Amino acid sequence: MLLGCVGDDFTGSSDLANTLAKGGMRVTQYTGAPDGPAGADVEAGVVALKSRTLPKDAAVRQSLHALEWLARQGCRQFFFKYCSTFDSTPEGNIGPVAEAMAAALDATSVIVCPAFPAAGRSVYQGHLFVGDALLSESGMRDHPLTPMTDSDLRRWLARQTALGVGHVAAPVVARGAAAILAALEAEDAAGRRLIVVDAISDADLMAIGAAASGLKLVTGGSGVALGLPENFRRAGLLSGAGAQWRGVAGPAAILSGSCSTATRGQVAAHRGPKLEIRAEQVMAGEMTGVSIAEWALVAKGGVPLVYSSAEPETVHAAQERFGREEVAAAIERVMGEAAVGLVGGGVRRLVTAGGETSGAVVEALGLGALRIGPEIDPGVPALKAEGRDLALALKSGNFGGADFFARAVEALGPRTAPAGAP
Ligand SMILES: Nc1ncnc2c1ncn2[C@@H]1O[C@H](COP(=O)(O)OP(=O)(O)OP(=O)(O)O)[C@@H](O)[C@H]1O
Ligand SMILES: O=C(O)[C@@H](O)C(=O)CO
Repeated sequence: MLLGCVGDDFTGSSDLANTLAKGGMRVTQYTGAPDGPAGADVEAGVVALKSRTLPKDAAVRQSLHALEWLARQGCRQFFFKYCSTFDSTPEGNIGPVAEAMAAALDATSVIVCPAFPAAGRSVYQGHLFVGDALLSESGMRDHPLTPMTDSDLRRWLARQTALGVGHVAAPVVARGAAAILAALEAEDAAGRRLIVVDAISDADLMAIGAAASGLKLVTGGSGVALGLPENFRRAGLLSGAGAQWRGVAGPAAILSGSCSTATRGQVAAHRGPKLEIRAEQVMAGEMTGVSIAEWALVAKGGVPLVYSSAEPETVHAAQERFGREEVAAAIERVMGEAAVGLVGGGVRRLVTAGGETSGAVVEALGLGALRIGPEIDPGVPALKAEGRDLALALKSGNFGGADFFARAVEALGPRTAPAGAP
């Protein structure tokens, strides 16, 4: 393994895995650090954690455990993947985890770059934009768990870490890899180890990737990984053999616990049977994983969609009444149980929306390694669970076009196996 990645959620991990696979690396995504060694053909390993909203000590502990496993697989470089909208609270977990990983690796000049222009996220003057809006004026200000109320990444990160926070500005990035590396080293030498780097285009990200070729640790969204496969290719380290991927035939279902703007649009656009699960019903035990799976397994007229996705006012009201963590955990548990019921009932193609939701589902299903397949929409690949007859798409909250669900279901495989198929 050449590149070892730790992702702070499951959809984000598959977003990164997708970028690396498109860059020509053989990539596997793991649910937490495995007990045994990785397959010999894996060139990039992404250990997916559900650590984005954990208490920071637990997030650091899990991330270091994953890092140790990746180091044992022989990785030469390491990547900490967080959200392109920098999802975190003033306490963490991006700063504390980046700081701990840098210390463990003795890494200097640590890039901090959530930019993902293909999904509308850019970093300019140290500020994060979503489309043409500042992060704090985008839908992210209403996120159920990590409301983002400050767009200045330097200021937000400085609240989370004792390390100095630096900045490499757009004009330097435009001058290319050598200028970027020199600026990173100058920032580190001045005591600013975590360095926010501006990026507004894929060309910027490619240059930053080239500058990072000798750095031990890179942190960011999937965008800043765009240029990394090329470094390994140039060094003659990639096999060049694309990974084999095959979908799975069988019934499909969709579970959506994301309340992000894009997901709510996709829920509205879905043509097929829909079941809304409301927070009060879950908290009262009236809606359970079993009852949801029973509904979906007999639903007629298309692919069933189960969703708790709701408008910010509805989410706030539920949080006031039941507590933010409590209601989130209860909905995630029900989604996980529903997934177990659905797969037990024959579902073979499963689409989930939301990082926390996807983590709950993948953990409840006990899935180990996921093979990366073709891209469905920017940042969302088709996945196949190794050793299981199950294909998945784990969609980040704000990713995907309005008709994402229909196209995802199709990308995972056919409703029935073609005649003569094994
Ligand atoms: N109706 C609701 N009321 C309160 N909380 C909800 C409701 N529906 C979902 N949630 C919780 O909100 C959280 C949504 O986070 P999740 O990571 O799944 O989606 P997201 O943040 O949109 O996706 P991503 O992290 O990929 O951007 C989950 O913990 C979920 O359980
Ligand atoms: O970077 C992103 O936006 C996504 O991969 C993600 O992490 C959302 O959970």
